[in-house]
Amino acid sequence: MSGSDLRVVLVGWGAIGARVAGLLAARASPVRIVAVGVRDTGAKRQGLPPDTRLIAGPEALEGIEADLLVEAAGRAALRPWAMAALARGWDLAIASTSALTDADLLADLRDQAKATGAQILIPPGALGGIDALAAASRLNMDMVRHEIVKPARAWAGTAAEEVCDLAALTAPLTFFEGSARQAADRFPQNANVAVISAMAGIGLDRTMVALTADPGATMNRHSITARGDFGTMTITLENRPLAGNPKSSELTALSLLRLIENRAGGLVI
Ligand SMILES: NC(=O)C1=CN([C@@H]2O[C@H](COP(=O)(O)OP(=O)(O)OC[C@H]3O[C@@H](n4cnc5c(N)ncnc54)[C@H](OP(=O)(O)O)[C@@H]3O)[C@@H](O)[C@H]2O)C=CC1
Ligand SMILES: O=C([O-])CC(=O)C(=O)O
Repeated sequence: MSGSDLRVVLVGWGAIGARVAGLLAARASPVRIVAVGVRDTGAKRQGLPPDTRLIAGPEALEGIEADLLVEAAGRAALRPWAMAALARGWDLAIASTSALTDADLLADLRDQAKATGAQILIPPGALGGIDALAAASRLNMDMVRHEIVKPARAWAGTAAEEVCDLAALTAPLTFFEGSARQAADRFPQNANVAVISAMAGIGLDRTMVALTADPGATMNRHSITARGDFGTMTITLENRPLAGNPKSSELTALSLLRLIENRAGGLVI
């Protein structure tokens, strides 16, 4: 560790947060996790970096100095932590992008960032090809369709259970088709990515999303198809689910790791 390390506050010590911190430590990245935000500081947390402060809410950021706050906690956690970080001029990276279907929240975050000069960063998360989609959307685009296929167990505890018996599925079932806004609002633990593809492309209401539970799948699959004046694109990823949460893909943690390391080093790739 050195005085020039990037100082990061990590909010959420779940599957993604703990994985990001573990990879940063294993790779000896020039990053210092100065605090970890959780809901309950009394609960036992394994693998915390040795010099980290465990804090229960944004009020406890008082006196902490950081460059970047990384949110990997949940939709409800975004507003309070994000506003506190941006108000301090810290950059903000968001994993729980489903929260951004709330136009008031997005406007508040942008206003706060503008006031202090901080940046709001939305990493591709479990997706790829977002650079191409975002570039393509500078010209007219006719359509973007995002298909998400996950093992049946990844939809447990979600609104998918209202429309099908996940345990009894013998073949893939597409249980939802609608806009990215509807997908992210109804499935905030599984369709944060719908907001990412929508924000990069043609927006929350024009981006079409299909959600499928596949009893034979072992990976989380994302397929994005887009057509516009730029041409066409199709990208498909088969993401390994994280051990700690089958709803979330390993690539999401790797995407946050990339963002953090890019800001910590001189080279951005
Ligand atoms: N952008 C993307 O591509 C993707 C985004 N995600 C999203 O990333 C987020 C993290 O995912 P994942 O790690 O898998 O989820 P987990 O459920 O494994 O972990 C979430 C953690 O956040 C903590 N938490 C919840 N609310 C708060 C709060 N208000 N303040 C501080 N900590 C809080 C929980 O703490 P506690 O111990 O108290 O329960 C838990 O440890 C989720 O919103 C998920 O939907 C997931 C996959 C892809
Ligand atoms: O990790 C993934 O594959 C996608 C995901 O859970 C989300 O967007 O919420």
